Amino acid sequence: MSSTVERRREDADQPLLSVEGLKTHFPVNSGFVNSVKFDRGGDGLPFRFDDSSVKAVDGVSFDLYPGETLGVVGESGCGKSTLARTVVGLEEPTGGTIRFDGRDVTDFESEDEQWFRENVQMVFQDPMSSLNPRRKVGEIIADPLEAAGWSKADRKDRAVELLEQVGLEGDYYGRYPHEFSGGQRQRINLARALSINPDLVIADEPVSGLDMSVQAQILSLMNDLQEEFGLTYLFITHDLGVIRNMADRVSVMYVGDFVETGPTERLFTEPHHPYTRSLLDAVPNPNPDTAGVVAELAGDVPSPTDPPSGCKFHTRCPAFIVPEGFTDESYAEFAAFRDGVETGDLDADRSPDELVAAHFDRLSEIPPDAERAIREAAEAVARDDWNDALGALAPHESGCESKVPPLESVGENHRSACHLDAEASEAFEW
Ligand SMILES: Nc1ncnc2c1ncn2[C@@H]1O[C@H](COP(=O)(O)OP(=O)(O)OP(=O)(O)O)[C@@H](O)[C@H]1O
Repeated sequence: MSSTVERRREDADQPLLSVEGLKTHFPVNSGFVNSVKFDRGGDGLPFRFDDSSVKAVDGVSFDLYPGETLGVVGESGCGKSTLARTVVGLEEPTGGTIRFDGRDVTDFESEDEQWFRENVQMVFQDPMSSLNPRRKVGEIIADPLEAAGWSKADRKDRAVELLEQVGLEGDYYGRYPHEFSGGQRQRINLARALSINPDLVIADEPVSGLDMSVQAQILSLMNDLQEEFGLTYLFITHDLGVIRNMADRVSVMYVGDFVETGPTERLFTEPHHPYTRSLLDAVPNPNPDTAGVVAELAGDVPSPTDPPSGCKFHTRCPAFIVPEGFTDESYAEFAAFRDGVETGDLDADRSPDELVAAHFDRLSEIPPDAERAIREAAEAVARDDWNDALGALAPHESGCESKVPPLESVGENHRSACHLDAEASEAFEW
C-alpha cells in the first residue's frame, strides 16, 4: 500500500463541499408525555403539544472549494459546533442538503457512508478527551486504517510515518496519551485525522485551551499539512485572531445562520454586518499575531429556541433602523407598547386614551399615521381584541424586526444579510 498521500482532486472549480439550507433542530421535549403541556388559559382543550425546538443550525448555505480554508466564527452558542457535527454526520440534519464531491451525502447509503467517512475527518477541541487513555497512540492513530481494512504491519508503518509528519518521534508509537503535553496530543489527533488521506478536515476549536505559543505551533503545523497534502479545512473558532491567520474566507454565524461571508482580509477591514463589526469592536487587540483574542459583546446571544423575529441580531444591533418619522426614544416607547400587546401585558380595563397616555410621553415624535395606529390598537385592547391591536401596529414596526434580511452581495465574493445597504453601512458611525 502506498504511503505517499496524493491529492485526488484536480477540479478546483467545483466545490468539494456544498451545503444548502442546512437545518439541525433539537426537540426541547422528547416523547409524547413530555411534550404535553397543560394550558388552562386557552379557549379549547386544556392542554397543548409543546413542539418547540432548539434551532441550533437554521438554514446555513455555503460552498467550500478544494484546498481552501473557510473559517466559521461567532459567539458561544451560535451553532458552530452543531454545524460541524452535522456536516461530518454526527448529528442528523432536520432539513437541507450536504453534497460532498458532487454526491448527496445528507442521507447515507452504506457504500457512500464508508467513502464519506474516509474523506472527511474531524479534529475536536479537547485533545485529551478524544484520545482513549488506555490505548497506545499508535493504535489510536491507526484506528481509521483498521476500519478501512489495512493490515497490522501496514497500520504500524503508517502510524510511525504520521507521527513524524506531525512533528513527533516515530517511536512514540507505543506510548499512552497521558505521556504527552496538550500540544502533542493535538498533534496526535491531527495524525489520526490524516491517517486515511482525507480531502476535508473539519476542525472545531482545535487550539482553544492550548497555551498561546503551542497554539501558534499547531496552527503552523495545520498550514504546513494543508500545503503538503492539499487539504481543505472547515475551521470553527470563536477566536478572531486565529481565524484571521488561518482562513481564506470567513463566515460569521449568529443564532443558527451565516450573516456575512467574505474574503478574510476584506471582512476584517471592511466588515458590513453590524454583528461582524460588533465582534471586531469587542476584540481588545485585533492584532492577528496575537492569539487568544476573543470577542465579548454586550448582552447575551438570544435563545435559539425562540429566536428574535426579522433580523435575529436586531435585539443587540447598534445600527437598528428606526422607521422614518420616529426618534430612537419614541420608537422605544412604540416597541414597549407593541411588546405589551404581544404578551397581553397591558391594562385592558383602562380607556384607550388612558392607555395611550400611560405608555407614550413622546407622541409628538411619532408620525401621524403611526399615532393613529396606536390609538386604534388601544381601542382594540379595550375591546379585548389583542390580535386586531397587533395587526394595527404591525405596519409601523422596523423592517429589522419584521423582515428576514437575505444575504446580498456587498463586494466581490462578499455577502451580508443586513437591511442597511452598503452605502448606509459605510456612513454609519460605529
Ligand atoms: N444535543 C443538543 N440538544 C439540545 N440542544 C443542543 C444540543 N447541542 C447543542 N444544543 C444547543 O444548540 C445551540 C448551539 O450550540 P453549539 O454548541 O452548536 O454552539 P457553538 O457556537 O459551537 O457554541 P460553543 O462555542 O459554546 O460550543 C446552543 O443553544 C446549545 O445549547
